[in-house]
Amino acid sequence: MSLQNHSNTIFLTEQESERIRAAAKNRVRKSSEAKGNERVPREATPSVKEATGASLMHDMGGAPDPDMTQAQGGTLPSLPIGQPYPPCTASLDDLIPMRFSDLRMETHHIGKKLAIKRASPVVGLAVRSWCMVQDEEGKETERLEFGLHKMRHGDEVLELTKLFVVKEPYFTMTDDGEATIRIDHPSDLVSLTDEIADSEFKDPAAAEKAATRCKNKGNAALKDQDLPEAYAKYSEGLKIAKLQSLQDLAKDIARNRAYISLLLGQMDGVISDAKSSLIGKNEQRSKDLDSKAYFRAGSAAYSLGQWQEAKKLFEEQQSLAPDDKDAKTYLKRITIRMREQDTGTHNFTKLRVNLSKARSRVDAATFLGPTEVKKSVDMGRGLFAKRNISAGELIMCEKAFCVLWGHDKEAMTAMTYDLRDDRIRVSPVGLSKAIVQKLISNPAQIDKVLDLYGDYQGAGKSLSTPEGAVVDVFRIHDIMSRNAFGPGNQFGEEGARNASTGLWIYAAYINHSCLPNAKKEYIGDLMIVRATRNISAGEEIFHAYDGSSDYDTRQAALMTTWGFECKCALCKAEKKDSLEVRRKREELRGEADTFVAREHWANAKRLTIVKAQRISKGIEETYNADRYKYLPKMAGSSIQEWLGKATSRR
Ligand SMILES: C[S@@+](CC[C@H](N)C(=O)[O-])C[C@H]1O[C@@H](n2cnc3c(N)ncnc32)[C@H](O)[C@@H]1O
Repeated sequence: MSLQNHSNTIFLTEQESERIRAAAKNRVRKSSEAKGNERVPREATPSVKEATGASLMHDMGGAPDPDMTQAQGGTLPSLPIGQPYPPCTASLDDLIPMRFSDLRMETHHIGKKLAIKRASPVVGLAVRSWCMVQDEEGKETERLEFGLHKMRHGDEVLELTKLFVVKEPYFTMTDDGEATIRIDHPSDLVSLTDEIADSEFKDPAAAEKAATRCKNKGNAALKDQDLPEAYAKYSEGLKIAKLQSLQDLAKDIARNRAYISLLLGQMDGVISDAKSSLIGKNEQRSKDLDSKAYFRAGSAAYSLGQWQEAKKLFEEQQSLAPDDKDAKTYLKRITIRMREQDTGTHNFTKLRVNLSKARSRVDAATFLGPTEVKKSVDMGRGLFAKRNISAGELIMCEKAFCVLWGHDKEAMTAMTYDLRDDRIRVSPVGLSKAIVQKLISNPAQIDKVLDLYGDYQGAGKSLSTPEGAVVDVFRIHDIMSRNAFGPGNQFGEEGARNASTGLWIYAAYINHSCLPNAKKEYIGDLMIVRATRNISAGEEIFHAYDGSSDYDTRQAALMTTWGFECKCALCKAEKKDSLEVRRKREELRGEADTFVAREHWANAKRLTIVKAQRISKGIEETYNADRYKYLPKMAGSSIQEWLGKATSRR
């Protein structure tokens, strides 16, 4: 991804880069040497004590995080990547139980499951958490590490004091050579409900009691603002109520769970729960409850940008509660959103004025404009104009699927070392984590994201199990790397370690050109793409991923971040320039930029103008007249502009 704010550059010293590379390669070598070895049993007491001590130290801020690296620009985590493995796609029931003693080093135990319970506090580091876990009887102890991501409801997975099952456990090593069970995909860790005995599922009267108990516990958890717990309790209750066809109770619980899902941002779940809670009777109580359900479902559809669906749901709500002012307001907003979606007639000025750090996500619709995604020559897919577009015209605008501002606490930049191409990159891993979280919460969105380009293809399709949606975190990381953009430092606070980043799914199909015909700008989380010159019907739309005027800097950025060598006309011409010419041009460009920053054109004396003309001429001479006949001479643009203003004033 490219960040807008280039002053946020982070550098690692050569030594630090080497240390990161060596640690990752060493771990890979040691773990592959140990592949297949039997697990060495751990002593429970010292292991648990060690984890408890580490957790205490960490909470007091006294323990160094082994993943942190010192970079020029700040301290930030480093993270090895590039050894992807697929998430488990088998259902829990189809997996065969295994014991701790069956674990083999550097092995994915395909087709197996391991029941665990947490035996120590969690040490929550920047890019991973770890703790000690035991088998159900507490006889065996092992280390368990959870990488970067969280569970379905956004809770720190290991903080829960429940029983878990690890699906197809991966037993490997830490950088220090310590054995550990490692979980990367959130769906590979399933939390078990341990409260309900089998008999309670089978006997109708007992089931009703158990489901009501769960509902009450859910209500109590909601009162305490413990949303994940409330969700879990309602889910348990709902499962029992449905199994025993306790319809009224199931509807009650589903309605309550829809509310929790709304608060948790699980919009798909809100709509399905709210719809399944509908009673549909003509009495007032039924109408009141159904109007509540329609309102919840309508709000969720609105936040997903499903305007037609939202309209339908709020109209149903209005037929049951015609005086509800909030629903009327929603319906008015939906009318505006639908118009924006169809015509692109957004009030950008108003959106900009209403923007603030607290309201950084704008209330606006995505407008796809006169564009379509088609196959592009040598660049995969690209975005194309369906009709002629005039210079300055709005091509499209899109609300971010997911955005993290520098001020969001989840914003996190890490140095990733990719074992596949031996490159160290600055990567907004916080965004990858947020995308995974959003997809787990809203599985209907998974396919759209998986359609985007990424190096690692995984299973190549979306996956799910009876326990819920499956999101391959390695795939999302690679998709994020090749498709995310930086909306710039709109609200301050952005620094090297917390760059603002986001994913705009439709705009992600736009390819790069150093001679673009479109440019992007942002209002909050709305990306706006405008034509910078006339574009003909059928022409591909391009924007510049990297705007560096220096050929080498630009090519290096495009290769490191986006994985391609640009072969546009400008790059082809510049590639033919000798290194000496390119260096001379850069030197003069630097001189021009310093000159422009120092001398204001409005006060320019004749001698100053002569100096500017001399620099401009020097730059001009570095360009071969034939090769650059129809190409912009980018290095001279700032001094040319300065000269234009200064001479027109005289
Ligand atoms: C944001 S995606 C653009 C859409 C992508 N072409 C697709 O098929 O989904 C970025 C990726 O597109 C490809 N790409 C974009 N511009 C390119 C260019 N000028 N030359 C070669 N590949 C390009 C690269 O693989 C890059 O990592």
